[in-house]
Amino acid sequence: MNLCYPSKSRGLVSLIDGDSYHHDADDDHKNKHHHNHHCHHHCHHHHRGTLLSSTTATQPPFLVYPSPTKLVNNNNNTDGSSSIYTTTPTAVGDTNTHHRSSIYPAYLASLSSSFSTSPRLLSQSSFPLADDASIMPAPYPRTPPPFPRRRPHAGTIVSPPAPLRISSSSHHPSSRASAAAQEPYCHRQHHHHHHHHKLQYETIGPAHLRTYRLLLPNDLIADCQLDPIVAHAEHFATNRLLHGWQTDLYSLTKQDIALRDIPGMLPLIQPIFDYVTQAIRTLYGCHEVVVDKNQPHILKYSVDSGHTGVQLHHDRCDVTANLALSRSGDYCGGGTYIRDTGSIIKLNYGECLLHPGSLVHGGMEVTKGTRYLMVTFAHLR
Ligand SMILES: O=C(O)CCC(=O)C(=O)O
Ligand SMILES: [Fe+2]
Repeated sequence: MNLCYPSKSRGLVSLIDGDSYHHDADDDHKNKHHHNHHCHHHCHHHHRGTLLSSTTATQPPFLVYPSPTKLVNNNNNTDGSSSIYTTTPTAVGDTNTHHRSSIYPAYLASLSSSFSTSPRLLSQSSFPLADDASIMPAPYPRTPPPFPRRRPHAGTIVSPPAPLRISSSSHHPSSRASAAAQEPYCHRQHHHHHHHHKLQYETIGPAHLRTYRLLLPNDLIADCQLDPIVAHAEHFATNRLLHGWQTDLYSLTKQDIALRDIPGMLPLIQPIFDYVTQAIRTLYGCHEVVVDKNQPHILKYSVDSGHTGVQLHHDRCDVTANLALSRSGDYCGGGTYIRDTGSIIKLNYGECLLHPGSLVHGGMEVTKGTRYLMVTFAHLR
């Protein structure tokens, strides 16, 4: 298999090294404790008794926050568990700092938080899976499916900020994105009819890699329904961000915007996000999906910007969902290379790649045009 970036690749260890980054640990602690304490109670209050309408009692159809006691900085856990990170935020104290938009101060306060992963994710058990290349409904798992072991990390990558619930029923509380980022969404998630659909997906590579191409139902993607997501993001980057797409939200992918920072975006992404998280619960057999406030985010590669791909790395999350917002005719090259499957996965508009964050992967270089993705780094509970 020819790697995409033979000359750029510096090896996995250097690519996941994030030691250079700085933060104010005290502020982080205060912020996330406040957020999660508040939301923990709020959500329990509103969600109890509402679970059975859309799925089973063991698969609550909403995101939850881990309890505040789990939200400690534990990069060097003594209990054998791993800290969870997503991708690498760029060093805050380095020369890239001035590229950061003034609407992103909340990043700085949230960069260091992390929380423990569930040890049960590392256990192995059997679970029926689709054959390669076949599209079939997902079985609902009775037991947790096997999950690839997370590799030992060489260094700190990422920093998940406080987990977030996104709700379609909530209004964006403020046009000021930094204010919005301080207020977690804790409202009830809609139970919509997609929960009754059977998942349409195919398995990519050997079953144990737990890598899937998920097809979103037509009513979520027909009539160019994903295009306004890109249009809103482009408008926001052009008119609201000092340095446009050069956000450096994540150091490797570089041109990313947290979708919740974009006014008017939540109603557009909520049904899609709900569907994807439900699919993750089903395919990976977890009860809850937890995401931080930068999820989902939009990622842009373009020849014009010079940011055309991303080198081999892994994401410090349990599952990465990578949804194509572009049509395959919009660009040349591109696709996600996953080392262990030996394949480059090129998604069609509205298809979503799901893979364990631990799998080494990269974004193939776009050689013409522009490629947009909606990426979600998900933690399973
Ligand atoms: O470009 C891709 O397909 C992969 C993106 C990715 O790996 C990431 O956002 O972490
Ligand atoms: Fe990635």
